[in-house]
This record gives sequence, structure tokens and C-alpha cells, in this order.
Amino acid sequence: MQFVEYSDTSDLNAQFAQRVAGLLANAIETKGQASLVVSGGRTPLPFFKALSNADIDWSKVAITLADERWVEQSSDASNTALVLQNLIQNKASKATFVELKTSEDSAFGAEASVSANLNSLSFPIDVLILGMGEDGHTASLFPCSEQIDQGLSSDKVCLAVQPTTAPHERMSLTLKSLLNSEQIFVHLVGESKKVVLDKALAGDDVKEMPIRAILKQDSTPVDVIWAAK
Ligand SMILES: O=C(O)[C@H](O)[C@@H](O)[C@H](O)[C@H](O)COP(=O)(O)O
Repeated sequence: MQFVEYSDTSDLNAQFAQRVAGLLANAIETKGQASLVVSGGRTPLPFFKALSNADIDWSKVAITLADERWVEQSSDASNTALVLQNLIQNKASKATFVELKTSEDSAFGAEASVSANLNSLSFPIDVLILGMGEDGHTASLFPCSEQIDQGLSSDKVCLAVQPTTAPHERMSLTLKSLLNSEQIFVHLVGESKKVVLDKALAGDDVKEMPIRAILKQDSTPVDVIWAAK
């Protein structure tokens, strides 16, 4: 794991966007296509805007989410809406979006259809960008959920999850899918996230803080990207 600190979020957003765009451009050059998996939440919003202006061949890029809340796109909680409105814009409007939310009423009836959607993505994921919650969750691998053991050990591509400390059913990529990436970034902003990161690094119980399963492995390179404000 590498820790990269930026002086502030505008420095982080500009440099991180350049780095991600470079990795996607390399993948396009070597494989003819690239896959980018992003997270929702509030942290990535200004970064998405910076990345959407990167000068790469976005028509060769497929984008999806590491996790989605099972809500309609009209909801403020929709990560799909966040990505469509903030990332798949400007130059990046030519990218293809692979839906993680399908028409089923419950995420628990939708694993098969979401897996089918994800089959159109080229694995390994070229760039995976994760966030982290104050409880140490990442994607929707929530320590509080009944599905946490499965999320950390299942061979499935994605898993329906019901957190007990956060609203909405979720669909999450499993740990196995998340680690099937060429490069992982954990994107954090603020002192409170740094406190949670330090706590995660100081322990080993992955069920207590699922982000540890990303930070404390050495099969996939991980950069933690952080700015205090
Ligand atoms: O849909 C989600 O909620 C996420 O993908 C989740 O894993 C998020 O990245 C963290 O909860 C951090 O969220 P913030 O950026 O809002 O702190």
C-alpha cells in the first residue's frame, strides 16, 4: 500500500485525474479498451468533474460502480445519477456506462441480472476507485451487514447487501471482483478519514473493518490518495 498526500483537494483532483487518465490511455493502447470502476458517496464529486475533461478516447472506456444503492435514478441517493451527471459528461460523455441497478424491486432478486451486465466489462478492471466509510466499509461491504462473510469470501461477481447502519439495499462488487483489478485507489478527503485509515492499518480483523481486505493484501497495487481539505 502506498500513501499519497496532496496539499488540498484541488491539487488532488487535478493530479489524480491525470494519473487515472494516463492508466486508462495505456490500457486503451495495449488492449484497445479500458474499464473504470468508481464509487459513489460525496468524496468523488469534484474529482469526477476533473476526470470528465481528460483528453483520452472515452469511446473505448466502460465505466461502472463498485456499489449502488437500490434506489431509482431520480433519488438523491443514486450513485448511478451521480456518475451520469458528474463523470459521464464533457469529453467522458462518450464512455459506456454499465448499469449496476436493474429493474428488479429488490437487490436480492437482481444478482443474476447485474452479473450479466458486469460480464460486458473487461476484467481485470484497469482502474478501481474506492471510498471508505467511518465504520471501515468500502464499496458496500458493510461490517454491520449479515452478508459480510459472503462479501469477503464469495466467488460471485456481485452481491446484494442490506446494511443495518445505513439506508437502502445495495448491490456491491464482492471482494474477489474488487481485487481483480490492475490498480486500486482509495480516495479519501478530510482528517476524520485519516483517523479511520490509521485505525484500519493498525489492526487485522477484516470483518470489523472490510477496508483492511483492500489495504492489507499484496496481490493488487493500492494507492491511498488523501488530502486534509
Ligand atoms: O455508495 C456508497 O456509499 C459508496 O460507494 C461507499 O462505499 C462510499 O464510498 C463511502 O461510504 C464513502 O462515502 P463518502 O465519500 O460520502 O464519505
